[in-house]
Amino acid sequence: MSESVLKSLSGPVVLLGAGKMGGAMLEGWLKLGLPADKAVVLDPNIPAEAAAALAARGVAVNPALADIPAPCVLLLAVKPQVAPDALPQLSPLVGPGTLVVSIMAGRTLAFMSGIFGAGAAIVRSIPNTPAAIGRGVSVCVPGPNVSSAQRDLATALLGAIGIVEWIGDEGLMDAATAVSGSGPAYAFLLAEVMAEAGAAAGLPPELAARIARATVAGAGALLDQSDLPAATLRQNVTSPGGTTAAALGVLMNETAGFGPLMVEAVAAATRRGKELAG
Ligand SMILES: NC(=O)C1=CN([C@@H]2O[C@H](COP(=O)(O)OP(=O)(O)OC[C@H]3O[C@@H](n4cnc5c(N)ncnc54)[C@H](OP(=O)(O)O)[C@@H]3O)[C@@H](O)[C@H]2O)C=CC1
Ligand SMILES: O=C(O)[C@@H]1CCC=N1
Repeated sequence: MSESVLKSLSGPVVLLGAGKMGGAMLEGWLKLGLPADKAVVLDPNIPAEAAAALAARGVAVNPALADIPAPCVLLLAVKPQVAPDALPQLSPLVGPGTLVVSIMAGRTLAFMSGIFGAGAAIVRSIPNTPAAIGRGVSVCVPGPNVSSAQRDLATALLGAIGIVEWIGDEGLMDAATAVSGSGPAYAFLLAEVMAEAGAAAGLPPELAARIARATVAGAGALLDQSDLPAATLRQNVTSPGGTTAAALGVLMNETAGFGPLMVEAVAAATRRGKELAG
């Protein structure tokens, strides 16, 4: 489904902001068959080398706005803080056939329809960086003017980089951002602190880093491939009276363990999302 939708778009997909997320998404679309001449990148700060590489593949990089045909999709992938300056100039591009997809943390549907008009079809979504290897998670909420064909289109675009979850309540987006949008950072931090703890326990630091990284990656792959709940996979490691039980006694402490700490971390990220709403 994704491939045929991406190959038969009537107008271009315009990407505003070709950074880490926007760039990963563009690669996913091109891989899945979006014709390069249907992709337009707008990013005044794109490094010259990256711009040349995209142009060589047929992607239009920073054309004059007046030269861009009516877009099928306008993907907003700039930082939320630059949105008030960067978005209004794009308003003339947004016509009745344009789906606006935002991946900006915090920025609300109301903020975007304030710029693109109350009739604009807008999807607010939050992807994550495993998108770079096609293993992203995107949580999306549709605005009121999004047709079912446009919802399919958004599913195809975001499905090109991983799984897509739709929600109906925009009020949940900041919490979703705190879990799946920011979540990869928590997993990477786990690899970092396990390596540091291994070094503190006497392992050569480079060996500690290697085995910590491979362990987090392997556990993630097992979680992915197994049908068992995470709790069962954890229990399968935990021999009664053994080493894991000793560690989990610390990590699962009811007041100072991972659980309450993660609740605090997700609450902090959720609060920040609300602040970024502007
Ligand atoms: N990184 C992540 O894990 C996730 C990010 N997001 C969201 O994605 C968006 C982008 O994040 P991320 O990719 O990490 O950030 P990046 O900074 O990597 O990407 C943003 C890009 O936009 C460029 N830019 C700055 N100003 C403009 C402008 N006026 N017009 C066009 N492009 C401009 C930036 O250039 P320069 O850097 O030189 O300023 C940069 O290349 C954010 O809104 C973020 O909330 C959502 C989910 C996950
Ligand atoms: O840190 C951020 O604000 C963005 C949104 C989710 C992941 N990165």
